[in-house]
Amino acid sequence: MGVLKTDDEDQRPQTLLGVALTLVTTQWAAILVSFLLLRALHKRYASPLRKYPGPFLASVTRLWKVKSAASGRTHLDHIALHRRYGPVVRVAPGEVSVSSPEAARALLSAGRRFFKTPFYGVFPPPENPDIFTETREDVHAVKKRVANVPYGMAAMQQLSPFIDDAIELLMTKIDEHIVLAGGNSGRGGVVFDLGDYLHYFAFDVLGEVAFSRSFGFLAEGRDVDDAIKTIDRSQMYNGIIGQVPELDHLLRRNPLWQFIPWLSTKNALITRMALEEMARRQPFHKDNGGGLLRSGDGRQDLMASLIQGHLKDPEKFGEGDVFAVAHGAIFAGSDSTASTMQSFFWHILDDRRVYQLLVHELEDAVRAGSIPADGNLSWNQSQNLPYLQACLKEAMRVRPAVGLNITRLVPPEGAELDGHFFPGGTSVACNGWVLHRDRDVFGQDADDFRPERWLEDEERARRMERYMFQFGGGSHLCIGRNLALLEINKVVPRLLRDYRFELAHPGRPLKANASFFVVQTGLEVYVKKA
Ligand code: HEM
Repeated sequence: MGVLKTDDEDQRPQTLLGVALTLVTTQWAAILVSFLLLRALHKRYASPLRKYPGPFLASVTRLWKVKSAASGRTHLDHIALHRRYGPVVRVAPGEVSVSSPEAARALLSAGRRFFKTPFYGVFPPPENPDIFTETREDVHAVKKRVANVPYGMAAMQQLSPFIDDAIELLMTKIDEHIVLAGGNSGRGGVVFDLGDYLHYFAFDVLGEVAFSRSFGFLAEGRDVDDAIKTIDRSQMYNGIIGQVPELDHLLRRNPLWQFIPWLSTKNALITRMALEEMARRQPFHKDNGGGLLRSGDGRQDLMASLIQGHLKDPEKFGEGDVFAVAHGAIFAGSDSTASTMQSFFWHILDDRRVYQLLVHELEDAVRAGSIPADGNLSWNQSQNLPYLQACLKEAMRVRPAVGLNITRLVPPEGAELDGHFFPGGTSVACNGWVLHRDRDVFGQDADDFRPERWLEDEERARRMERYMFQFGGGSHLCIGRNLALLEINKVVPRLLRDYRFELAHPGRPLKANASFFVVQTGLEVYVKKA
């Protein structure tokens, strides 16, 4: 039964607050929608970035970026965006993407004070950032100075034996596979997932280089403990939530997060092994040489070099940094190197003309004695294979391993890039997949994989080299590029010299999912011994 109101109650004059409360309680949905609409319109039209074109959704909310990252197609989205809207595109209310390689060089160059955005802070561990995730530029510079020593090419050459061991294991696995699958018979050999094995190889090399321990992926021929899958899931999270970094506090940095085991990387094989290795080498002390070095043959790994860096200046490079930098190397260096090798193989096998030229270059080099007829090649021997080098550069150009944008913040006073003035605090993004398709720099056929472009004209090749961003640039240039290139330059010619390959599914593109790196699958080949 309803409550009867008296005449007195109906006639009582309402206060302003009362009116407001009644409105909010009865019309809350309409008010919320109006508020969001006004906020969106304000973001779109009151911003100094309003003059830049782009998708409508992107100008009013960061959801467009989230959607693009979640689709795993950011690299392709950005190629399409710039084709449609031109050289500067608004990709979020406070962010533009630039397609000009000249603008990207300025954006990434050291000294221009375009610092990393909070995107990077989402990558774990937030409590002890490594060189990749550290957004405080001064702290980053100190850490990078220490870590630069073990990552230099000279130090990397000393790590060559680790790579050689992993190559031998990879070859053994391919040989076993050929025998198990019925020998060297059949059409072009037996079907083999070369992509998976290159992935295992890249991870195992990093385990050896960083901690003198193999993760065992090659030996077992599988993703042990789903460790690679766990890293890739975590990278997907970083890529998506990194677009709205505040959300990380509600999600992964939320104490409840640890109860969702498949999302936590804390117990993942790679982290477990890194922690064990740290514990085994403690206490860190300069007289504890035996503990720092690999037991037995005395080869010095990355962790040992980082411990030495720590001992020289414990204030600036703490114990936590030793762990963070060695552990971070696995995350930054494995999917990236694997993706680069997969792109290389897919492109050269997709174009039989290119493949035949490569095989002939290697055969000629063996005949001329400039590379050995068996065993591994050295860095220098690989550098003397110009067509191989051109194919590698072309693969890194057309399908660079980083698929998400590299973003930087404009310094508070604002800055000009390629003739555009951006106010302080604007995020400016660039994407290697877009930059490397610039027709002015790379030619009208920039979309095509054509290694010859690197060999036609030395001056043009130098200019193209200047605008390659596969390893980033400036003060954040990839610290692991020497290692990655050494590894690739050793394993790729060895495989090409000792086996013959054919795509198992000609014309079928690789499946590519851009989390931060472009994680690729589907590189199945026929393989037989050369
Ligand atoms: C072919 C393989 C690789 C590619 C294509 C690659 C690509 C890149 C790119 C584009 C960046 C810049 C990212 C940015 O500014 O947002 C970067 C940074 C970085 N890379 Fe690599 N990388 C590779 C291999 C490696 C390896 C093997 C390691 C370690 C062992 C490594 C460790 C790092 C680190 C620590 C950074 C951060 C550098 C800084 O901010 O100062 N990378 N890498």
